[in-house]
Amino acid sequence: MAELVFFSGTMDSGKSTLALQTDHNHRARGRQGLIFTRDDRAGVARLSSRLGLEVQAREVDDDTDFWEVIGAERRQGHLVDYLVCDEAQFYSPEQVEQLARLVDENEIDVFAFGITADFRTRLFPGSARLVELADRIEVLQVQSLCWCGARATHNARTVDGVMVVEGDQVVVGDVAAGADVAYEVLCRRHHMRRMTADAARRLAPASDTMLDVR
Ligand SMILES: Nc1ncnc2c1ncn2[C@@H]1O[C@H](COP(=O)(O)OP(=O)(O)O)[C@@H](O)[C@H]1O
Ligand SMILES: Cc1cn([C@H]2C[C@H](O)[C@@H](COP(=O)(O)O)O2)c(=O)[nH]c1=O
Repeated sequence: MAELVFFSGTMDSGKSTLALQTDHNHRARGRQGLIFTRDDRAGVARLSSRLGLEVQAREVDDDTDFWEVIGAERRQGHLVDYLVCDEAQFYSPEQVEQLARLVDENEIDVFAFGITADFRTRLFPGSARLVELADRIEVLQVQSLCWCGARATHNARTVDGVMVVEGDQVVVGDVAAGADVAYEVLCRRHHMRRMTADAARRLAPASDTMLDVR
């Protein structure tokens, strides 16, 4: 039976890498799939992993109707066994419902990858619908880590190096420091305290005193 699976993790936890591996493994067994993404950091219609792999994908936008897109493929005689859907947090709830319908009515496996919550710890609408509808939710096994060494569970946004908790929900960006708007993964404790690595360093500059600010 086909499934809707939501692979969820913080930023930088290996979701896009797993998306590429999933596509590779299914394709290697002769299954026909389509790759979708939305607003990947690498640009329009790209699916990119920080491990260096990048492939062409179909860009999802507000007007994308998965039911229509896959229907058109099938009418042209193309088999569609599965969909790989990256950056699924940016999909609309209606688009997630279309994906669920493709699973149930067309027996197409849908593998969706995305972060659940934004920098304010609020669910993205698309992720909320995935949590509500998925047959399975898989948490990635590779742990992304907070600067304190604990498992990172939350995504922080920094503007000019300072953690913010207000702003637009969607701002495409990376975890690399230095950009005007950047992201950092943190454990809940340090997200709640707004304690990024940089803030901790400023509080306790010597590394042997890091324990004091944990
Ligand atoms: N130079 C590197 N060597 C080994 N692993 C790396 C390297 N750079 C990134 N990674 C791995 O890639 C992961 C990020 O993968 P990616 O698929 O881009 O994440 P996501 O899609 O969840 O944001 C990191 O958690 C890390 O495990
Ligand atoms: C937390 C958060 C993230 N984003 C953006 C930043 C990135 O472009 C993507 C996540 O990509 P990744 O492959 O999981 O690293 O989402 C955002 O727009 N708003 C946020 O609150």
